[in-house]
Amino acid sequence: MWRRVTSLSSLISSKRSSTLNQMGIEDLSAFPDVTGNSIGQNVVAREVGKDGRFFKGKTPFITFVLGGPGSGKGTQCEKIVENFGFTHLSAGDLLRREIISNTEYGAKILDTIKEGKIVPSEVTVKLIRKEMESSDNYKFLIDGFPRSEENRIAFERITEADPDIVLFFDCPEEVMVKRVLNRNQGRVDDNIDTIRKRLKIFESLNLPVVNYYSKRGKLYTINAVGTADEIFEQVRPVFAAHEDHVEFEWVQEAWMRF
Ligand SMILES: Nc1ncnc2c1ncn2[C@@H]1O[C@H](COP(=O)(O)OP(=O)(O)O)[C@@H](O)[C@H]1O
Ligand SMILES: Nc1ccn([C@@H]2O[C@H](COP(=O)(O)OP(=O)(O)O)[C@@H](O)[C@H]2O)c(=O)n1
Ligand SMILES: [Mg+2]
Repeated sequence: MWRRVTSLSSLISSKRSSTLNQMGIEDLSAFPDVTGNSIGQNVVAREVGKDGRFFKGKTPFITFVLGGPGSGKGTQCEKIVENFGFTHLSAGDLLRREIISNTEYGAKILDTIKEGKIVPSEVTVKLIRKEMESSDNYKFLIDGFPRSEENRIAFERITEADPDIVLFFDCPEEVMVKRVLNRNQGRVDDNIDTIRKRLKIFESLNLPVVNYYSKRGKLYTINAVGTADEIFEQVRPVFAAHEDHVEFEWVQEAWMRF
């Protein structure tokens, strides 16, 4: 059963261990009560299946896309969308959209991103969940998430869902730095100071997430060096192998509902 969440602040404990702050996770008390804003609204109780994976009566196929800044996550996601019909949800884009929309905590998100830190998981997860709920698709690429164990655990708790597969774009730091500095999208965090901070946070927080999914047999590590097309040739078979299975599950469910 989806839990009804009336206030984000009830989920966000203001008591955070100092370890989380040291790891670069912004103190949640920095984010005011967001009841009634775009995240607080639109959260409704829903039935989920026994395995917790039903979403509006359909089973989503969820792919988490991991990798450091500039490892090519967004670029490869575009190709997966074109070739396999997924909906691309970039956690960073959703957060940047909140900044532009000028909500009361947009400024806090901006500060966090400028510092290269991680936005409180509840905020990010609810943005992702809202997009999933309003989508007609059932195949999702969740790009740049989870960036930490805290992100991962919050997703499980709030959506009661698990990823089906996890891609990890493994890229040397010098390549990532070069790509980010050449990205040219006017991002506030694409400068050498913020990149250094982001890489530090990535190094300390990403490995436990990778290990977690590796142990569960869900991890696909992709060598992220090479041209975008060369890299996609490693990605393609991962989705091709799952495609029949995904389509079959979907048809089976639709048939059962009919
Ligand atoms: N394989 C590649 N070789 C060279 N440049 C790339 C490659 N993949 C992506 N890029 C470029 O590097 C920058 C970062 O890529 P992006 O997909 O935004 O990475 P991420 O989402 O992981 O930060 C972009 O300017 C993109 O065009
Ligand atoms: N799960 C996430 C994803 C992004 N973010 C924030 O958003 C920034 C940009 O994320 P992004 O995924 O767009 O960055 P890239 O890896 O694409 O360069 C991160 O450095 C974090 O500050 C976050 O806090 N939590
Ligand atoms: Mg990106």
